[in-house]
Amino acid sequence: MKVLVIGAGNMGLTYAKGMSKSKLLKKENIMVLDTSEEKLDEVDQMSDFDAYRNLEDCVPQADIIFIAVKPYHAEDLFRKINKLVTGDQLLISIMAGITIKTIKDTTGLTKIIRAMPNLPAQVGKGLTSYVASPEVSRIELLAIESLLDTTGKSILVKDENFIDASTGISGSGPAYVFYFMQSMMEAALQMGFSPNVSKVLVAQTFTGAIELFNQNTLSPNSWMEKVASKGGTTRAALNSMEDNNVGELIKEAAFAAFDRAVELGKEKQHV
Ligand SMILES: NC(=O)C1=CN([C@@H]2O[C@H](COP(=O)(O)OP(=O)(O)OC[C@H]3O[C@@H](n4cnc5c(N)ncnc54)[C@H](OP(=O)(O)O)[C@@H]3O)[C@@H](O)[C@H]2O)C=CC1
Ligand SMILES: O=C(O)[C@@H]1CCC=N1
Repeated sequence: MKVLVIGAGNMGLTYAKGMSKSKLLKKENIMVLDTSEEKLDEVDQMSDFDAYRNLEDCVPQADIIFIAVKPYHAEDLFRKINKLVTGDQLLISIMAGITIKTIKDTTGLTKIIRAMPNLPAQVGKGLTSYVASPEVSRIELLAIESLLDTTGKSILVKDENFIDASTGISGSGPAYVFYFMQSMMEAALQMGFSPNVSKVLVAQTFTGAIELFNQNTLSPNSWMEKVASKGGTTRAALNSMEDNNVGELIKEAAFAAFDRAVELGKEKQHV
C-alpha cells in the first residue's frame, strides 16, 4: 500500500511521520508532495520520505491520497488531481469544511474519508474524528482507522455534521486551551513571576488537572468543587468567571468554529 500526503505542513508532515513510525507502512511507501520549496527542503533533509513536486509523478502510484492543504487550495488541487486519478484510489481529506460531495464532484473519486484531526497529533496525542462515503469497504475502513490511530485516538462519527461539530470542539479546541494558558501566564507575569516560572506554574497546573480528570470518573464540575473551599480563593475566581459569563462565552466560541466549518463547506470558491 502506497500513501501520498499532499501538503507537508503542520498536519500533513505529522501524519507522514506518524504513519512511518508506526511500522504500518515502510518509509518507501510514503510519498510527500508540497508546492513550497521550503517545505520540500525540510522533507528532503529529514530523508524519511520521498519528496515530490509534481502531481503527475506521484498521484498515479498512490493507493491512498491524503489531502492536508488549506481549504482555499482545494479547488485548484482537485481540478489537477481529477485528470490523474484512477477510480479505485481512496482519498482522505482533513480540510475543515470541505464536504464529501464536493470532493467526489471535483476529483471524480468515490472512496472518500473526511477526517478532522487536531494539533496534538504532533505528539501522538491527537484526536481524529472521521466519516466515510458508502463506497469505502469495511476492510478499507479498518485500514484507515489504523493509519489515523498512528497520531493518537480516532472516532468514527455518524455523519458529516459531526465532523463540522468536532471541528468546533477538538479540531480548533487546542487553541482554546492555549488561549486560557496565555491569560493565566499573563496574570502570573503581572503578579511578578518571571516568564520561566510563569510557564512552569501554568503548564504543570494544566498537566496535573488533565491527569486527574483522565484517571477518574468525576466531571469537571465535581473536580472544581474539590478545589474550591467554602469562602476561599477558588470560589472567588469561579464567581468572577460566572459573573463574567465565561462559560457561555466559551460555548459561543466553540459554536463559532462549528458554524465557520459549515460555512467553509458552502463557499463557492471550493466547488
Ligand atoms: N493546523 C491544525 O491544527 C489543523 C488543521 N486542519 C486542516 O489541515 C489542513 C492543513 O492545515 P495545516 O497543516 O495547518 O496547514 P499548513 O499551511 O501548515 O500546510 C499546508 C501545506 O500545503 C502546501 N500547499 C498549498 N497548496 C498546495 C498544493 N496545491 N499542493 C501541495 N501542497 C500545497 C502549503 O504550501 P504554502 O505554505 O506555500 O501555501 C503548506 O506547505 C487545513 O485544511 C486545515 O483545515 C485540521 C485540523 C487541525
Ligand atoms: O483553523 C482551522 O480552520 C483549522 C481546522 C481546525 C484547526 N485548524
